[in-house]
Amino acid sequence: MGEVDPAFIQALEHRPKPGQTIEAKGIPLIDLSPLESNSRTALEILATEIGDACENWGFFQVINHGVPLEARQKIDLVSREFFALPKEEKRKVSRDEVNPTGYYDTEHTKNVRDWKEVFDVTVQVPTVIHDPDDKEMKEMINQWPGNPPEMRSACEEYAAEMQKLAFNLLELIALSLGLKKDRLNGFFKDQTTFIRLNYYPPCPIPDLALGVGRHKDAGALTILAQDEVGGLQVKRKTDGEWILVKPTPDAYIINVGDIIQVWSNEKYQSVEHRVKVNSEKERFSIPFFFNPAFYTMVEPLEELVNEQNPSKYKPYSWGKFLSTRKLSNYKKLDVENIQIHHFKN
Ligand SMILES: O=C(O)CCC(=O)C(=O)O
Ligand SMILES: [Fe+2]
Repeated sequence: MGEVDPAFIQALEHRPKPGQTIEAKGIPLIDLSPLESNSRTALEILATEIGDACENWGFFQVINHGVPLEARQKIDLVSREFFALPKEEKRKVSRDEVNPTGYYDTEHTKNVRDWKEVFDVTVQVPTVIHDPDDKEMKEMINQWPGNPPEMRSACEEYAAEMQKLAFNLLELIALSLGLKKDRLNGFFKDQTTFIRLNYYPPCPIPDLALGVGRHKDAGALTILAQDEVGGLQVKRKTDGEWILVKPTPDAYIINVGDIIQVWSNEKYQSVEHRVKVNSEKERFSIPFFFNPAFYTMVEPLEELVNEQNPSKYKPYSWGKFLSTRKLSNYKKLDVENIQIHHFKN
């Protein structure tokens, strides 16, 4: 292990168990083809299926999702080409404290360094983030590398496809909560969504480090494309075991983030997950983090709270949350970064 930076070493209780491969047969696989039909009944059945998956797992996979395979193949290819470049090349588009988009290889999750490199791209141009306690508004501008030249078109095409899928899922989730189909759409008018290209190089200490440490996604909804290598593990709600999400060709993995947990007043919970690394194979994944506008005050939806089920959270500013997180992920801190449980009633 000699040359490995100790910053990567997980505490004993958070290390992946060597050789453990519980596969998630239980993670629901949902066929989205009813979206194409005009049948209300078919849509209602689908919404119920999605609601059950959100409630029982917080994670599911979708097939027949309508995203053309070519869009996925194109972004996958540029991602592989980009990460194969020498570090000096990649660092030309490094993210910094002013602009959090671009390339980065020192992300920490819960203050332990992740065994990965990332490239972040925002979807709305420009994406504005603002902490209401700060005077200035921050505009995030994407940094496009000269190489590969198709990086920009591949990301933009993929973003447009993800957008359609994300709104379809959001509407199904609204229906599943007994709300009007478009109840949540308005929150995404000036969205702070971003796409992340993740690259996990082969790791000489796969039993001590993680590609991404255990965490919950802070946004509303994540749509993840993973390659055939596998490594994503989800903490099963029933018993807390770490379950491997088996790669399924052309499927997307969907998970509920903290914002949906709050909106639904915890009917749907954001579930912990992490990424195991591999000593032989490199792995690529592409999450699309579907996030609302910075000016959203996140709180349980009024339709879902009443005397029997009082609101479990105080309202919090998504812009403030996001600005604080972006800053704390940038550095290793000695304290826990901002979490939704800080807003619990
Ligand atoms: O690479 C993966 O499978 C998941 C990555 C992830 O959880 C994240 O980037 O938030
Ligand atoms: Fe995640």
